Amino acid sequence: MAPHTEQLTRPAVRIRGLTRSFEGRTVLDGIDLDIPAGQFVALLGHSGSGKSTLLRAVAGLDHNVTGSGRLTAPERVSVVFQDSRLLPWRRVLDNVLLGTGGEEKGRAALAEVGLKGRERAWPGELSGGEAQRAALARSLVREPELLLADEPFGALDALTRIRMHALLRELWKAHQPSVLLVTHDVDEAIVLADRVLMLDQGRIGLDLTIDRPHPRSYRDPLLGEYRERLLAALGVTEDAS
Ligand SMILES: Nc1ncnc2c1ncn2[C@@H]1O[C@H](COP(=O)(O)OP(=O)(O)OP(=O)(O)O)[C@@H](O)[C@H]1O
Repeated sequence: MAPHTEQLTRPAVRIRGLTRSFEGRTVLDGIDLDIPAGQFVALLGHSGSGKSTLLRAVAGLDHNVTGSGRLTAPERVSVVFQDSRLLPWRRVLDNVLLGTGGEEKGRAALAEVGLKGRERAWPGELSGGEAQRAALARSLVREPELLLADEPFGALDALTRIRMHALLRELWKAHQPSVLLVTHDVDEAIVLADRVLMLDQGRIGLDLTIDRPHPRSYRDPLLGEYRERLLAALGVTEDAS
């Protein structure tokens, strides 16, 4: 078996019967999900459908919640959010290195995300896109087996977002973590992910494999078929007239 195929047979995330409720309202209603090691998964769903709740559960960030179920995740997990969460009083390289050693690794990670030369900048001197690049470098330096990303490009302009898509895919190819990317954006999901999940009424309503080679173009007509299926599942119908 080729090493990559072998890697894909070992689940990195295993979720069984996961439930979460807030104030008596069930948000996750018995989720079962396996994410194989190295798989790039996007999670779509209406606002309030529970995407972040699921991500927080996998990240182990949901202390004191009401819920049940079994969940296993790798030891090395990195999380990236919509805002970079860089500490403003530390320079970019120090932010990347927080809690880890190895300055060389930090410099290499910054070079990988296109921020070579900005090591001594303050976070306040970075653009939104640069700050997200720094956040990705900070996540990479920990060599995560699983990267959890909650709308990481949601606050960026369209062009920067497209550049960040290419960067994230390159980083995934180089490091091969499993990825769970929460997004509102159907196009982002189908261009980046190899599998797209739709959260609906507390469950995985749709589990779609996107069987197209990378790099993908937004204009690929075959991606259009996936787009329509996902938009229909979200209840969005396109008026052709
Ligand atoms: N800590 C909390 N306390 C109370 N309610 C919560 C809490 N966390 C989430 N919820 C509720 O659970 C539901 C799901 O929230 P969640 O943030 O997971 O949805 P989402 O799909 O990520 O939404 P969005 O796309 O708008 O970010 C929402 O109704 C939210 O108000």
